[in-house]
Amino acid sequence: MPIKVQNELPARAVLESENIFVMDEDRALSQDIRPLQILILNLMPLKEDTETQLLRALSNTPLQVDCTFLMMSSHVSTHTSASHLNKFYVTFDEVKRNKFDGLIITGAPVENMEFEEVNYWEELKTIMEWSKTHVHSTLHICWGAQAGLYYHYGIPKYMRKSKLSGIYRHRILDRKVPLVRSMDDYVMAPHSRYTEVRREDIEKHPELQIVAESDEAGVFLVLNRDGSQIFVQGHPEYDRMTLNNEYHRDLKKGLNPELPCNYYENNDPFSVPVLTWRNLSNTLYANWLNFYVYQTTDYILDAEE
Ligand SMILES: CC(=O)SCCNC(=O)CCNC(=O)[C@H](O)C(C)(C)COP(=O)(O)OP(=O)(O)OC[C@H]1O[C@@H](n2cnc3c(N)ncnc32)[C@H](O)[C@@H]1OP(=O)(O)O
Ligand SMILES: N[C@@H](CCO)C(=O)O
Repeated sequence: MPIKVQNELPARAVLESENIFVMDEDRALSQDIRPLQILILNLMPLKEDTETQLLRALSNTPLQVDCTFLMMSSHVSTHTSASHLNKFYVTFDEVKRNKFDGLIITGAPVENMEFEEVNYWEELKTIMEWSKTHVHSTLHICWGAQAGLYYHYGIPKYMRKSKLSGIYRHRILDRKVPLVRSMDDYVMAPHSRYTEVRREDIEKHPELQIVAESDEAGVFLVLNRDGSQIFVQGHPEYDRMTLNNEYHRDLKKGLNPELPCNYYENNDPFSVPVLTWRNLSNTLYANWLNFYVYQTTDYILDAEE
């Protein structure tokens, strides 16, 4: 959150040069405050787990965040009950005339298909197009990030030789960018995927900037120049046990999965995994909400007639 200080206080210049967010008196006096409207397009099959994970990540600021869950009307969920969806979710038709401060598009276990084979691809394209005029900043997670980079920029995804699974170390490439403000030089984050997007394809788009990457896991955080689109290749929101559940699920299926990297103490898959990424997750979501949503969104969100 911003620190408010007198305009002439010498510490202000020092903090600003360190990229700490300082708000001057004039801005503090004129800033209007209201709850943020965040729409969450939940494409994950275990929707209730993802709801908890995302709400946890969004709850770590003093801001009021009003969350609406969105589902696809072109897809019938088999792992989440219709009664849950009917009670807690809306369809795009119900919200398309509204504007939102933020939109989150989650991951989905459809990365081994072509985008066009995903049964809700046309509806997702409509939502991604709509987001350009109705959402102040959209944060895309994992497959959602691959889908967004493909739809908006034509950037392809590639199959990896083997599944990437574990907690990987990433370098922050430009600490002046508000998305990574106050993070350490290296941050740990979970990945769990068979596919990747590549630096060389992203670099063909000068409007995109990579702000964190990893030797093993590749590109991690990408955003466009005005911060209206943020792409997170990984799952900072995952719980302590999520990778464990995926690993044991695949083991039971006879898929012979590799142990998630840097995850279990002494690589013992029956130990309780060590949580090493919660701090990164909290900082990432707090930075998104603060710098890309709250500080820059309009006070009045006009709905269409
Ligand atoms: C790259 C990333 O974004 S990673 C994020 C994905 N991670 C996860 O989903 C982790 C949790 N998921 C899981 O553990 C497993 O997917 C399970 C246990 C829920 C289901 O596994 P299975 O029964 O083997 O897979 P199944 O064939 O039923 O498909 C699972 C999901 O894939 C998606 N899916 C599969 N085929 C399609 C398709 N043609 N079009 C759209 N979605 C599809 C659906 O979301 C489906 O779940 P849903 O019907 O409840 O929405
Ligand atoms: N995170 C996913 C990868 C599949 O897209 C899983 O292991 O379920």
